[in-house]
Amino acid sequence: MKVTVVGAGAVGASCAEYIAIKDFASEVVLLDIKEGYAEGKAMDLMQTASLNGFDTKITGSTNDYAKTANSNICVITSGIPRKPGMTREELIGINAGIVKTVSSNLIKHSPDTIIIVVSNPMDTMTYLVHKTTGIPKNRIIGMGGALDSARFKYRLAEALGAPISDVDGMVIGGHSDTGMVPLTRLATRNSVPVSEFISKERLEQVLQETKVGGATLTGLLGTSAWYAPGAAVSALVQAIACDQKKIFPCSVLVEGEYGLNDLCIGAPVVLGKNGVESIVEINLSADEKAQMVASAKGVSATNALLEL
Ligand SMILES: NC(=O)C1=CN([C@@H]2O[C@H](COP(=O)(O)OP(=O)(O)OC[C@H]3O[C@@H](n4cnc5c(N)ncnc54)[C@H](O)[C@@H]3O)[C@@H](O)[C@H]2O)C=CC1
Ligand SMILES: O=C([O-])CC(=O)C(=O)O
Repeated sequence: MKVTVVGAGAVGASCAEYIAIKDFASEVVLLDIKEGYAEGKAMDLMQTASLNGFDTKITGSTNDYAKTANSNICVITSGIPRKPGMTREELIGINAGIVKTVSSNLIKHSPDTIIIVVSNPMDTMTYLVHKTTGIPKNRIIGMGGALDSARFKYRLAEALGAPISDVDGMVIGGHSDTGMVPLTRLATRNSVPVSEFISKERLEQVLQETKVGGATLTGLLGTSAWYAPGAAVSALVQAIACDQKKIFPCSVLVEGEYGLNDLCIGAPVVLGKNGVESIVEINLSADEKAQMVASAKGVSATNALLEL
């Protein structure tokens, strides 16, 4: 199993590190445009192998896509992150050009690859990859919901005073400060609805904290987060590489699912060796449906800014 990660910055390196530590891939290629940067990160990570006990071989490449040839999975993290006070959507101007060039180069050397898009605004960047590469929709996956759901579980556990492993919950919809749809109605503590433990008001607070999870960290760090994003990407890569058939909310092309068309947006999907094995349509309440429609409107408005 060969995995390429484009962008050896904060998220790309964290993602490569988690993939290596989980030790399911034979090879990870890190690629960056900055001279020597990916090679340096790869060497540093390889020097953790004997300490962390993995055999995954990590190599670096300065923009030489020949080194990525025949990758089974390619992750795109190249592009600029936001600064405090910015929205993810404001990154479109620079990141669209980067994602378009990178995805085209990847496909040239790995025509059968599955692409995981991370660069922001992620739903729109995922749509851009659809529009410009023409590869089948099951092989293009945007990472956002897996991260947002991890943050949701963190906030739920905090509110419940419970261990995170006791909590389950999912966030669908667009990966934006206003577009996320945390499914509080379906969240549970050890299969008991969380509403049995905490008030409606506290649950509403959890929902709001979840939606601005990325912005909160950006405010604290001065740039956006990388540990949880890297871990979320590695979980998707592992589900595909190991054909786990696990459900994750991912940004996928919807063609009628949830009553939506012609955009990529977060929905629960089964991930396996073919990438998106299926989109899972859960029964949403009228309010959740309305939130999905509003979220889709926001994503489509950003998509309209693309020069396709
Ligand atoms: N979807 C999600 O949940 C998340 C998305 N992000 C997004 O991921 C992206 C990366 O974030 P960070 O790693 O923090 O940024 P970073 O600045 O640390 O790393 C980005 C890397 O991309 C490289 N790069 C730029 N243009 C390139 C090109 N044409 N080819 C190859 N490499 C290129 C840069 O040299 C840099 O090393 C941002 O757009 C950020 O908003 C970050 C966290 C979560
Ligand atoms: O907040 C950002 O800009 C980066 C990101 O998507 C996240 O951490 O959720």
